[in-house]
Amino acid sequence: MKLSEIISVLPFYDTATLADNDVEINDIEIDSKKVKPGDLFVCIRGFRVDGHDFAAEAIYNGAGAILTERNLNLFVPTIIVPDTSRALAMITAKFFDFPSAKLPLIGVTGTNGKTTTTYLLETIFNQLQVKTGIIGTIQLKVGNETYPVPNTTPNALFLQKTIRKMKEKNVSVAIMEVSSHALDMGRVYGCDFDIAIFTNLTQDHLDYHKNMDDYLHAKSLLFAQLGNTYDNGRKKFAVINMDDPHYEKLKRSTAQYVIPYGNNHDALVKAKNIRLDITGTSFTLDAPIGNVHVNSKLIGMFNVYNMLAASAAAIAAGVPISIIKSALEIIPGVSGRFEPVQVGQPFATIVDYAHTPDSLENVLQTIKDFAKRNIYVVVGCGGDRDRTKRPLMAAIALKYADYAIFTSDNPRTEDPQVILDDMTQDLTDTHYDVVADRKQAIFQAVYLAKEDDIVLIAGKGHETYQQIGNVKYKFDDREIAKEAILSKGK
Ligand SMILES: CC(=O)N[C@H]1[C@@H](OP(=O)(O)OP(=O)(O)OC[C@H]2O[C@@H](n3ccc(=O)[nH]c3=O)[C@H](O)[C@@H]2O)O[C@H](CO)[C@@H](O)[C@@H]1O[C@H](C)C(=O)N[C@@H](C)C(=O)N[C@H](CCC(=O)O)C(=O)O
Ligand SMILES: Nc1ncnc2c1ncn2[C@@H]1O[C@H](COP(=O)(O)OP(=O)(O)OP(=O)(O)O)[C@@H](O)[C@H]1O
Ligand SMILES: N[C@H](CCC[C@H](N)C(=O)O)C(=O)O
Ligand SMILES: [Mg+2]
Repeated sequence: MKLSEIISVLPFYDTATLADNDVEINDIEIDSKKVKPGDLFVCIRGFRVDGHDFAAEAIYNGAGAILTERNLNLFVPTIIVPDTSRALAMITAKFFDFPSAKLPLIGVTGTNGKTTTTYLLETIFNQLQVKTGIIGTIQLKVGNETYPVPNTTPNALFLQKTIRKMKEKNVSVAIMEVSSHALDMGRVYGCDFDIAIFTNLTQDHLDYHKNMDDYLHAKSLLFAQLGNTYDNGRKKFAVINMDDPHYEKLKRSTAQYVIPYGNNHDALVKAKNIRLDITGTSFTLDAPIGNVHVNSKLIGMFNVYNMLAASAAAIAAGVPISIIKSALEIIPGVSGRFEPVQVGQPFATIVDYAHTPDSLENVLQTIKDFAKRNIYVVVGCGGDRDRTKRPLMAAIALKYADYAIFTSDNPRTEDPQVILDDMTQDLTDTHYDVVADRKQAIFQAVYLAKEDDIVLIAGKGHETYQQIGNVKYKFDDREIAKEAILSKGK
């Protein structure tokens, strides 16, 4: 595609050296190291480095043109825009021929429950024999093929390429998690969402967002964007949790039709006759298209909310309620979310991805409701992430558990002991131990557990690594828990 055609979607730009030098562009690239001859290199200001500093390298590697925020006086056609991140989203959408306009796209945002809701939706659409694609924390899925992802919500280039690939592979519905980082950085600007879902908002990411208002504002961008990207004539829906205190603000952020869900009797899609059990959950799904009774294998009230969110979105997409029921009944659970580790031991062991104060509280509350005896929790907090959640998570662990073992969860570039000190600094309760080595911590919890006790290993869920410094070491809570249980049995 000609450079002039690619940039035709940018309303204002300065063609520093374009003049008559319109060139053919083979691909778009944001990493100078990956540039191939004839690519358009887009300079992105990052958190570690500034892509503008790599423009010369990109040209050395063959870049045919560059998109920048300032004139770099390099001898290739140069387009100058005020914000290259936003421009990247627009030009990649154009370059890949607006893939999201051609494919129904569902976006899920909120602090907790995004991944779970996307997998519920996948199961619902698959019950209808509709091929789905998923972009999110665990992986990228195109039908049954899976690929690793760099982020929960990847950068605009990866995203547009991926949606295009989904379209080419006959995916009929794309479902993606939309993180607040992505919304704030404009990674999804250029995506035409048909349905936007909000799960909930509680504390997280205050290392990135200035305060909770800022965090909420980032989330609200998904709803502000709904229906504003392209006019393709499709109806748009905002599916919003009515029981969340931020409901009104989010509702006001969109001009599209709102489907409120929750326990509130004014909700359009709600759950009645809820029964929560350690083996599953049952409720009546009450919706404008009918009522059905659902017996789900998912555990905990928070999962009722996730099921309502997915059901409301599916209803908006025209899925019959009988299909929704059978999907909710069939799904065994989501990898690393309240996942039992059972190798014949007389106590329960659960691996869960709770890594925020609210999710930890939800999971522990759920466990407490069913616990016959002691609860042991193994939990840590991520390095280079929100420090203010650390003491809150430790206090929540001790509020519900009989004994906590605080440990490491991806310390990244921080000293693990500093993170543990942040967690434990305000504790007056002494029913805990600090064991920085996560494997040892899991072994200790498993060794302490007796018949009918419950061991919760929180924070890493599906993750298969422990990041220390900049190195990711192989580590899987589920494998380590199994190893600990088997070694105890000997
Ligand atoms: C803070 C943050 O979000 N950083 C993201 C950002 O990286 P960065 O700013 O460090 O990039 P950088 O390394 O400084 O590079 C800047 C630019 O220079 C370019 N460059 C760099 C080096 C070079 O030699 N040549 C070159 O051209 C890079 O390709 C890039 O375009 O851009 C990268 C590429 O898109 C992202 O992968 C990276 O996410 C990092 C890995 C991350 O951990 N992000 C987290 C905070 C995040 O986004 N999390 C949310 C999930 C939250 C949740 O679900 O709870 C998510 O959506 O994943
Ligand atoms: N609706 C919910 N409300 C509160 N907590 C939840 C909810 N759903 C799941 N959880 C808890 O949060 C954890 C993470 O769930 P999930 O992976 O679905 O969320 P997420 O929003 O995708 O998280 P992330 O931001 O890390 O991608 C679960 O393991 C569970 O402990
Ligand atoms: N999407 C979240 C995941 C956190 C998972 C937890 N294990 C950690 O490393 O803190 C983040 O990037 O903040
Ligand atoms: Mg997720």
